[in-house]
Amino acid sequence: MRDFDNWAASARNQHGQLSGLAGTSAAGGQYAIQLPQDVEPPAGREPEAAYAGIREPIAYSAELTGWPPRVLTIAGSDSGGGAGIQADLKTCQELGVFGMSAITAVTSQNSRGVHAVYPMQEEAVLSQIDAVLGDIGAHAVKTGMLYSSDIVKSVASKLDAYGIRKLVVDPVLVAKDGSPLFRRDAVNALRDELLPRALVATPNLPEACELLGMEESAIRSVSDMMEAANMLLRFGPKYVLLKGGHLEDEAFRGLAIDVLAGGDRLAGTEPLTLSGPRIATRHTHGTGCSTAAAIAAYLARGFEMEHAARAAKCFVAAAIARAVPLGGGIGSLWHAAHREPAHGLQ
Ligand SMILES: Nc1ncnc2c1ncn2[C@@H]1O[C@H](COP(=O)(O)OP(=O)(O)OP(=O)(O)O)[C@@H](O)[C@H]1O
Ligand SMILES: Cc1ncc(CO)c(N)n1
Repeated sequence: MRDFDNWAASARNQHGQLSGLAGTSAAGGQYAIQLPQDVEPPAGREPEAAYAGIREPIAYSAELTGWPPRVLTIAGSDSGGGAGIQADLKTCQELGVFGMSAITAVTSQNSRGVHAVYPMQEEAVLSQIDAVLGDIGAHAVKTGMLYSSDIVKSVASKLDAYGIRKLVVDPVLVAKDGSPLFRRDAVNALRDELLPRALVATPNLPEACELLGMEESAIRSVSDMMEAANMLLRFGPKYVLLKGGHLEDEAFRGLAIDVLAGGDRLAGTEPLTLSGPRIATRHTHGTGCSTAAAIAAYLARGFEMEHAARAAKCFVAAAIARAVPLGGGIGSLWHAAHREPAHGLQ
């Protein structure tokens, strides 16, 4: 449990007391989870100014004011309610952020898999973005399932037009059951058009391999993850959060490890590992979408990247621990779990 101890210690140093909960992980080790509400706003801010970071408008809108923080998610709809737009909006609401959406595709999906994908016309996607950013404005934007290279390219230039700086790109390619959520031509467009504009890209391991042109299971260890995260930085995002939900590294059994690379503070240093207990459940539908949405929500509230990534991991860990086993396949996260005094982890 050495790595998790480091994580817990660093969380303690950064935020003071770790007043979350303690328990025993799937591998039998001791752990504590830090509750998201224990996360303080960045140092130097008064308690009532927890949202201070959003006072400077970062997306063009004549009417953009500071409160409430707003996030636009540009993603696919999941009829089953666990991933995509539905996960993003639930996450935003739970984290005190006003969520808005531009739907790129409607999927007929449930816990067992994806039955059908109905992509929206490019024009319809752009019109939703214009409606939101031209009037309400957003402090951060998150992209998820964009489906085709046409949608990727036109979304990228639309975000340029609005001067979006806090852009979280979740390069969604496949659903948990392996069903494709993209047309093959979208991969190059994601890499060449969207990643260079991202403040942070949040691929999972198969998505990282696809973007890097590597064979699907090429990333097998935490050191492979570090190398891959650094390689992904070359495509232009300021940060890469490589999510390790799919990692099968015997040396880190019992832990769920992500790697954060990039940014000024991390430049020239090894990427950071963010690790927590691996919760023994198969009900993890929507973990990736919820992680990226939580990062966008915390960024909209003015958190720095490392702080946002750590807080998002805590929020998602609680939601996994209380996942709802609905349907006959892979159940979904319970986004309200972070409000409960104990997340069912004990
Ligand atoms: N069983 C688990 N226990 C604890 N944390 C987990 C578990 N599975 C995934 N995570 C964490 O959840 C976050 C999302 O990672 P993951 O790699 O599962 O994303 P994803 O594959 O994109 O998810 P999805 O495709 O379902 O949206 C990461 O922070 C990861 O470490
Ligand atoms: C719509 C949608 N977006 C993303 C994912 C990835 O989990 C999914 N399953 N469905």
